[in-house]
Amino acid sequence: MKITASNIGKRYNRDWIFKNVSVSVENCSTLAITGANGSGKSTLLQVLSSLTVPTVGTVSFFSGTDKIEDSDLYKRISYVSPYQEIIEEMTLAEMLQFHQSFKQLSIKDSAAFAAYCGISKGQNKEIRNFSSGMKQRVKLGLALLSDTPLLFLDEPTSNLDEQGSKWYVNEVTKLLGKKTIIIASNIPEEYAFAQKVLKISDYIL
Ligand SMILES: Nc1ncnc2c1ncn2[C@@H]1O[C@H](COP(=O)(O)OP(=O)(O)OP(=O)(O)O)[C@@H](O)[C@H]1O
Repeated sequence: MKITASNIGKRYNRDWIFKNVSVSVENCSTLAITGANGSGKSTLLQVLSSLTVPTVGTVSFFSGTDKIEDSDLYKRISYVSPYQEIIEEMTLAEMLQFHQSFKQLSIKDSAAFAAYCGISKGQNKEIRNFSSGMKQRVKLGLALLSDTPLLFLDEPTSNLDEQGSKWYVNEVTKLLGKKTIIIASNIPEEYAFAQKVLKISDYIL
């Protein structure tokens, strides 16, 4: 899928976070949004995924030449961010079953999913008892393995150790050219493979 943003800007109260962003993310390409803490990366990611509306400008989504309406978008999007909640009362098996009532996963079995994410030890606990790194691996696993053409990643290696960060790079690299991917990050290793880099500082007035 292709994403086109035309002259978008976002203001909270009186403060413009960014202005005049026009960017096109081609089908199955990868864009990185970079910038310092508080510069507006997450906000731009939210706007480009239609999670948040822009104050000005428009964001459009296309599958081939067909424009996709907002009401049809949720099933085409996977989104991972540090502020995203997962349902802590569920076990991993329950979580996978619940997730698949919305989106299909290429690995359905919970033991195989846990092995994929590198969390085989402790997989039968409730998610609330997972460590922060285990939770992040579950969030990433759900997004990377879902049958969605759009993948949005906000600080994808948050809470991951070195091995986890390598796992993320390895797995996301396998999806290059297969999904449209946007990554908000200020860690070069998280987005080194992106074809296009948007520096948010170029759009702050
Ligand atoms: N709902 C909101 N209401 C008011 N201000 C907000 C809101 N959401 C974000 N902001 C402000 O927008 C600015 C950009 O925040 P954002 O989270 O997009 O930055 P970021 O570049 O992702 O930062 P970090 O690298 O620290 O995660 C910050 O000044 C933040 O306080």
